[in-house]
Amino acid sequence: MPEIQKKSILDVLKTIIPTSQATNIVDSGIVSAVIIDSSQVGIVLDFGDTPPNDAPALRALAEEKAKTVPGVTAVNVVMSAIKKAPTVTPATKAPPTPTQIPGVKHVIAVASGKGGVGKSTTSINLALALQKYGLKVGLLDADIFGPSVPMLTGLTARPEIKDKVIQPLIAFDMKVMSIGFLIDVDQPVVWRGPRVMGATQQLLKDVAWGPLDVLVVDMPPGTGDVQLSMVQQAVLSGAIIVSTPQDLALIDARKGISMFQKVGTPILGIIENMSTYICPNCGTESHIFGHGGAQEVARTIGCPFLGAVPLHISLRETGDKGTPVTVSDKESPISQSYYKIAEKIAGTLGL
Ligand SMILES: Nc1ncnc2c1ncn2[C@@H]1O[C@H](COP(=O)(O)OP(=O)(O)OP(=O)(O)O)[C@@H](O)[C@H]1O
Repeated sequence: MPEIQKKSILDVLKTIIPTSQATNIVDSGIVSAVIIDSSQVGIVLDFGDTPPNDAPALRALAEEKAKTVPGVTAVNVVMSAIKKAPTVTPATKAPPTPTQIPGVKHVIAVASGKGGVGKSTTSINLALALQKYGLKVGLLDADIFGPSVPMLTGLTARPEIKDKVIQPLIAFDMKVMSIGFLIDVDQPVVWRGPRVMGATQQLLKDVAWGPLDVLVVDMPPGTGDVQLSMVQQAVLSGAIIVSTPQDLALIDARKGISMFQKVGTPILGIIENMSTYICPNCGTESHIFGHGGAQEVARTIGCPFLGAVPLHISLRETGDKGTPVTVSDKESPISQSYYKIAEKIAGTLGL
């Protein structure tokens, strides 16, 4: 089998030019990493703070092109995007007073400093893993700038409103709510200030959530005012930080942790996502994005390390199809890694 050269991969990727740009995805810096492991190729596309509309098409094209290089047997393309939330001008100077959500015992926020690290994938699988232990769980997609839960659940229906209360949709026997069920997901959300606050408040407080043991909140990426005000609206039992092993993501993860610490929210722990690459063909493990960085951050700041989730194509495929891995392949090692993390969280919450 011919040895695959990084240059050969970059050459085919150079033929891809986004519709919004004159430069190809390599020269414009969108291709932020190419990792070759024997005949497997991993590609990271970083779209910066404004992912173009054709980002998913570019990912598919990158996968297609890389597969044409002789010797390549599998390609995994991961998109990473830092979606900077707009700066918020608070409606009032005083921060909102956190309140309990009626009928909900625990609210936990799943956050990341950097976008695209797998926060939504982690949120849904974690919620489903908690449900496996017999808990009543809900999932709130609070990422109002890029809601993922409609795709991750395959749901497109509009929620009903009864007596001015929004009825959550049901996916996999779990209550789910997302701004994506209320607006057209293809249209970018350009809300500012008070409107953002209003939307997040509505998703937390005007939805018939109860009775629930745990409400898992998939937070918007980043550590700006929007995120801060969100965590100030509801009483949180704790926050979980998701990070990939790369240094850049870990630096942002630290920012996320300090944001929660600032408002006194306990850090339930850190999860390292895309930790070990498991070859879909032979099952061989390799650490293409590094390994153990999140564990080290957890050790240095003295918070629990909850576990690692491997980089595996099935996580992306099942997510894209609306059948998360903890539903479609309950006994797989990847699902097991979520169950172990869920067990630790349930233990910490005393459930
Ligand atoms: N462990 C993994 N292995 C392979 N692919 C993964 C893994 N985790 C997430 N992905 C894929 O990476 C992409 C980004 O994941 P996801 O949408 O969960 O991230 P996010 O942090 O919520 O992103 P955003 O900042 O856009 O909200 C998705 O295509 C997802 O399927």
